[in-house]
Amino acid sequence: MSILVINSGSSSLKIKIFSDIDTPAIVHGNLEKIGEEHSALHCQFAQNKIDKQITCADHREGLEQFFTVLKDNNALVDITAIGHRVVHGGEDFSQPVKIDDNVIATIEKNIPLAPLHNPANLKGIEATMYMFPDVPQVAVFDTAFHQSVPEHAYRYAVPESFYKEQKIRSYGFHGSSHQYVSKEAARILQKPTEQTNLITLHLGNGASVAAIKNGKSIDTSMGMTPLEGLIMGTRCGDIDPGVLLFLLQKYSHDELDKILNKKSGLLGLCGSNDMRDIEAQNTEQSRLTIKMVVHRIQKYIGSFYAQLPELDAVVFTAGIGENSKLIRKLCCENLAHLGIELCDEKNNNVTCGEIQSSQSKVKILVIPTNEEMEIARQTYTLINV
Ligand SMILES: Nc1ncnc2c1ncn2[C@@H]1O[C@H](COP(=O)(O)OP(=O)(O)O)[C@@H](O)[C@H]1O
Ligand SMILES: CC(=O)OP(=O)(O)O
Ligand SMILES: [Mg+2]
Repeated sequence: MSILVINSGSSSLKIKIFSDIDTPAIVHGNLEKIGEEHSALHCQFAQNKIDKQITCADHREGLEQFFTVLKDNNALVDITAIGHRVVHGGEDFSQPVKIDDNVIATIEKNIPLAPLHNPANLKGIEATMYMFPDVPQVAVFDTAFHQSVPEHAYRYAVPESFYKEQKIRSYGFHGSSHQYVSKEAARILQKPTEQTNLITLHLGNGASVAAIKNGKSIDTSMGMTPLEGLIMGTRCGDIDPGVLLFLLQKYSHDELDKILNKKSGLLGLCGSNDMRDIEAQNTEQSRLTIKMVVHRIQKYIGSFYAQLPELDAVVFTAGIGENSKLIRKLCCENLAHLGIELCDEKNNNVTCGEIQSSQSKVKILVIPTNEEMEIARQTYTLINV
């Protein structure tokens, strides 16, 4: 058995090949900073490692270069199934599905809801359909894990017909990541997943928080689109809708879309969408930006804590959550009255596991996400290879 998984994020492309659904990938590759002047491609094979700077304007070019490297290393032989991350499934998909023409058309229909993601996901699907016409392909949706969110949490207070006729509601994203780290957290805490209560912080270029009650998502910070919630690499997150009405007097719909999705967030405030750069800047503006980012995260921690009967752990994951000691420290600062207390030494040294102090009531965990393994598991279950 050999499952190829393709995960197109807003700024990155991750490819893994699994020979078993519960053991680490035998090939893993990551292409970062797509669309910037230099993109970094890393690929790890059993006997060989490739790290190189490339230029690639978009996800299609990125995929082409990736596949060349994989072919050159004989990694694309005997692929039995392919799993694709697809960001927006709307109300059309609450489970993984085998990809056919109808599924592709529905993913296309949902492009306006995830303009940074669904087109890139479709590029991946098109490329592998062409290369592997006889291999079964599965779409695993970011939105699926949040289908357990109750209606009072996913509805917006707009006229009823907007929901009934246009399905205007919150969907939530990063589902495979929140699901994967929830299961890992339960394993670390030695509790059954269905008895575990968590706040999972997926802090990557796109970022979202989820409240997990008894292993199920009951609320999440992203909404109808991946624009709501936290301050992100290039997205503004929560904003008074009145600001948009005000700006629409000056900017067209398309201009405003670009401003809020691609030119805001860390990039809009500090000129880079990469938290590493913001931390290194160490200017008044970068310090303000970090305070804004952390303030927003803490707002969600408080709000989601209030919805849980008790809290077993706060989980940090994705690019920033896994790597930024500073952001983890600041996010946990002044939360001792909520029973959340970080241990500085563990925070500085642990790359996977517990980082709370001995008196903290709530556990604090760093768990590297593995959306691809979750996608491989769901692909395997559906195809039963
Ligand atoms: N060492 C680090 N310190 C701070 N931030 C980091 C570090 N490494 C990665 N990041 C952040 O993680 C982001 C990428 O996260 P990732 O989850 O891979 O993104 P994507 O949303 O594209 O899947 C980068 O843009 C950067 O902001
Ligand atoms: C939904 C989303 O924001 O995904 P990513 O973080 O991969 O851009
Ligand atoms: Mg991602």
